[in-house]
Amino acid sequence: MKVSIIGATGYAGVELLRILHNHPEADIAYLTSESSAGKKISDIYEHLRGIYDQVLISMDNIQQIAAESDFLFICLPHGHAMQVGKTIENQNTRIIDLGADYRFTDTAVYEEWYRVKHTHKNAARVYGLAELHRQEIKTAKIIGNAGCYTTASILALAPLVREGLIDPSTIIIDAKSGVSGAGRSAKLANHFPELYDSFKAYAVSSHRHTPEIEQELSSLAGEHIILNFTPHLLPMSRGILSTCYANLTASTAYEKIDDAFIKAYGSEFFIRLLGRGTYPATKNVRGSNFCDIGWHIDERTGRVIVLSAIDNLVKGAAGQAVQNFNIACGFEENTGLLMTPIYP
Ligand SMILES: NC(=O)C1=CN([C@@H]2O[C@H](COP(=O)(O)OP(=O)(O)OC[C@H]3O[C@@H](n4cnc5c(N)ncnc54)[C@H](OP(=O)(O)O)[C@@H]3O)[C@@H](O)[C@H]2O)C=CC1
Ligand SMILES: CC(=O)N[C@@H](CCC(=O)OP(=O)(O)O)C(=O)O
Repeated sequence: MKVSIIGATGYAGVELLRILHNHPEADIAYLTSESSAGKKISDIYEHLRGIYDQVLISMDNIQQIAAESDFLFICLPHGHAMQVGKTIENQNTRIIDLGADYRFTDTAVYEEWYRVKHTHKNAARVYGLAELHRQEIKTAKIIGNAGCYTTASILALAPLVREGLIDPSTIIIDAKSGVSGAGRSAKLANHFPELYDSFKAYAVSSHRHTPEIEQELSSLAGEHIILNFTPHLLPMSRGILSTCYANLTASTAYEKIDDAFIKAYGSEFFIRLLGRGTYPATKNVRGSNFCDIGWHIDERTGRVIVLSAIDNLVKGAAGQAVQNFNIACGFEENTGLLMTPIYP
């Protein structure tokens, strides 16, 4: 398959390059950058010297790039992918967008939370979380790859919501991310003295991943769910830990919780169930496409606490995109994704 990475100079794009380089079925056609067109990718990321010295091009001629690619992986800030999608809508090239433009079934929700007008409203698309939407991903032309916090949080809660084991109106998600989640461009909050040796919440009750989690859990519950989601910035480069709380419904026997996770994920390659009383750590998934999930039932409060860990750049972005690519092409789902976590 010929694939091009649109926005190859960002953290998500360069992680995709790392994975696709080892993918036996993918050949890189083009890598794009607007600010560094004409330079080699290895001029920007020196660790790639001698491995990947391909010259970056602008996406000015996106139709030509698409004509020579079976898939475009779009790694641009939100608002751009829908313009690309619209421009090439009459071409056969399939799109995997790592941003948010194609994640929402109701584009009015996107417009409300992202404060951007949606310019490709009628495009058929699927939410790119393989463990929930594998069937539709197989044939979709446009895949809206799931977000990073959302992947960790939805995977943690989906089995319990689907089986009606928790009261969805009581869900609280407390999530923490490494700073690569904010992308490569300089921002004051990510400046070393601001970040190092400190820990803080941001976008409390207003983070744009809230409606994405609500969308997917609502569809499983068959009712509209609203929930609390609070993200935090951690002084580390990669990793997300999501701690999710909810009240058990009155009749829930504790074994049903264990059974729900096994039923949902027992045969999922990329989900490692740690079980009751064992808790995930970002270090155990770093650099890999795994999502580790552990849980605890608090008999005193009648609540379940589910914890999940992913690498935001892999299962939260580039690895998930390649997992979706594999499904869309009919390859083994873990092709190119068999890397072990980097420890320590
Ligand atoms: N970082 C993460 O953990 C995750 C990121 N994502 C999503 O992936 C996408 C990329 O994120 P990330 O790699 O972190 O971001 P970065 O800021 O690291 O990279 C952004 C990329 O977009 C390009 N770009 C920026 N502005 C424009 C523009 N106006 N027109 C065209 N290209 C532009 C940059 O290219 P250049 O400057 O070279 O022109 C660069 O290649 C985003 O939508 C993000 O939400 C999703 C999940 C996780
Ligand atoms: C730490 C940090 O800043 N994280 C980003 C979310 C990561 C991201 O890129 O968002 P998507 O997964 O939706 O693409 C944020 O809070 O905006």
